[in-house]
Amino acid sequence: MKGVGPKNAVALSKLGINTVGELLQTYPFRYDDFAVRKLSEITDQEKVTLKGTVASEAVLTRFGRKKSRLNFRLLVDHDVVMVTFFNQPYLAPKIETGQEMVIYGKWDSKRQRLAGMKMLFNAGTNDIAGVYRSSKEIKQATIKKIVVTAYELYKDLLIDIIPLETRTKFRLLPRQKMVHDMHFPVNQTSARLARRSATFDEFFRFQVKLQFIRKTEHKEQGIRLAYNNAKLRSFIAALPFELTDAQKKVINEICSDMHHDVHMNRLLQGDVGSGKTVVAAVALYAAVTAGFQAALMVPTEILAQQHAEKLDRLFAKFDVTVALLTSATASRVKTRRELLKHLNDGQINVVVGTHALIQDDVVFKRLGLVVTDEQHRFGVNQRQKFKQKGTLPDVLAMTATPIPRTLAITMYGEMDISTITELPAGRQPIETVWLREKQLQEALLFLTRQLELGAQAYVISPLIEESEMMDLKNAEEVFSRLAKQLEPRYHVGLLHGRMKATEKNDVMSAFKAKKFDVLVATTVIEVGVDVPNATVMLILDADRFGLAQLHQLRGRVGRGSKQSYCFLIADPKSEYGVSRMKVMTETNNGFIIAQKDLELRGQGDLLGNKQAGVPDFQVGDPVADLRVLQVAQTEAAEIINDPAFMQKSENKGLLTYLKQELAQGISFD
Ligand SMILES: Nc1ncnc2c1ncn2[C@@H]1O[C@H](COP(=O)(O)OP(=O)(O)OP(=O)(O)O)[C@@H](O)[C@H]1O
Repeated sequence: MKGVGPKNAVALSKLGINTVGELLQTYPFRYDDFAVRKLSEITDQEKVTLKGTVASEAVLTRFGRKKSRLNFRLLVDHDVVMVTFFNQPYLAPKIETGQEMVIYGKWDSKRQRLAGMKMLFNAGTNDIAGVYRSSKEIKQATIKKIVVTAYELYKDLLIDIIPLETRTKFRLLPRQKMVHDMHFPVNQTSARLARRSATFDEFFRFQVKLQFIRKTEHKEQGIRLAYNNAKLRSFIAALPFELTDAQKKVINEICSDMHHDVHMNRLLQGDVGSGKTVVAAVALYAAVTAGFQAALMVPTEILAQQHAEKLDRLFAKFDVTVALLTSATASRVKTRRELLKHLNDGQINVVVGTHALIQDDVVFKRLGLVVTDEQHRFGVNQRQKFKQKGTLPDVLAMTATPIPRTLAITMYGEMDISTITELPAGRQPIETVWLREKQLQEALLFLTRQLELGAQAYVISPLIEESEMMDLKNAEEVFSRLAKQLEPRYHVGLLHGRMKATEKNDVMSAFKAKKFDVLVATTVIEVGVDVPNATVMLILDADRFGLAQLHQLRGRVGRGSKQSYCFLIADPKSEYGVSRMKVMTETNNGFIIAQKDLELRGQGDLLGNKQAGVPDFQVGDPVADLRVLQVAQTEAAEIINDPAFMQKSENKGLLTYLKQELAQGISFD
């Protein structure tokens, strides 16, 4: 684009802006209000614009080379106000007694002083001005200039996506006007109206994409997996335990989907330890009995290894070949080549793996089902990948991070939801205790007594998010302190994110085989690890973790019939931290915790926090604007499901939009 050289292009790209379209859709994150205000109506520390006459000479005082202060008096109506500009000495010559000036700054009512931020020589036509996210490489003013040019040059390409009828019904602005007013609103009211439309617009676009994919996938090569019922029954009968009613119910839902020739796209929710893995195993087996291959994708190597071992055991007597494909496998070229060959010729029935599974050279003979663990890490994009490989397998996504039902339905509008609502019988609720740091020894004493009784324990070292190195240092420190205290009587192991995958697996296997009594770990242990003999979980600096994460960590214990304990060691510095500790001690129920999590967290937090498993929006907030999201969903459904959808001329813009998006590969993550 004119006015964007290579340097600016790179800088914009780092801000996630690669096209003119993206630029025009990257709205200001806040607006400065330049409407001239009256002294009588403004409050202390408010950012305001004042207009007055300069009533004294400007006095410039310098402190050292870089710092300075510029003072002068301004007569605003009949009051005299002191104006101070810091570190803008170049403004001094522009200030002349008797001259009229408009100044934007922060008001200090006690001292009757305005800390000047900006001098507005001509008040301009707009009362408010957008502020964009900028960076070291590209300044605010530059971005603004580029946006103005882009709008002028390309505004005619902003075609309406939302059909006129819907726009009229909800009094939404035409797209061009909406984009204009998001960037250059004349006042607060026009900014508010533009935001209202932009929120709807964003949710609507999200929903039409979801629903369009759903509709086409439903129609497209949905596979009918005619599984063998008798075989399935004998597999379930051979399990080492009786399935819970909840497990049976979700298995029925899944099997019924698989049996139909519509495309299955189902989310399986279940609290930590509720037995999702077994349900997955049944589904995988069903696919195999129908003559298809099946894949299980998980987020970490440890989990891949763990699940592969578990499935190997479960399938041992059932003539199912299980293989493991991770980046660790990739390092052994020959093994990998062999493995790919057998995926291709169909000798491997079930493959367990990480992201390595979606690489281009992984080709299946006849893939019928993909099960993913932790839905939010394998989004729609991954599904598209499989589609691009030429097969559209049925998809079952498992998650232990429940989100409230209303939100789940609207966010994953394209998915059906199954929920495991009970834990296996005989589970005792985990006893959770919150202790202050000075009480750490008490917790360790308790832990030691449990070790004496033959139990195993996890100790989670404090999380340092900013620095992996510090994180590791912490874990090592905790490890050596504990080792000193407990060895030689008990053995202590260490597990952290910087270890190689094979090392991690070795440590986990050793812990499972009870070669260690205590495992010191960073949060790599968070999801899915299953060692039923471990009954004590001790989390250091617990207030550094979010609720969902704490619940996941705690879920590593209480996985057998023995009484389990969780110690949260924390001296929280905020009320929010205290509330989190309290929630954890009050309930073991992941659904309640998820609900509390949403209530406690500010809206800003929620979007920043990937844990919540909710896609990111720019303008709208799926929690605060849930109503709008629901309306957008209903409207989108009505439009997309209209049999004449493709033919209607009022849907032209929407169709163009969908074609563009689908051609680019869809991304909502
Ligand atoms: N119906 C059941 N009765 C008894 N034990 C069960 C039952 N179902 C599963 N289990 C056992 O409970 C433990 C937890 O099951 P699983 O690992 O499948 O849970 P999960 O839902 O995947 O948990 P997470 O989300 O924490 O990974 C396992 O040791 C499993 O063998």
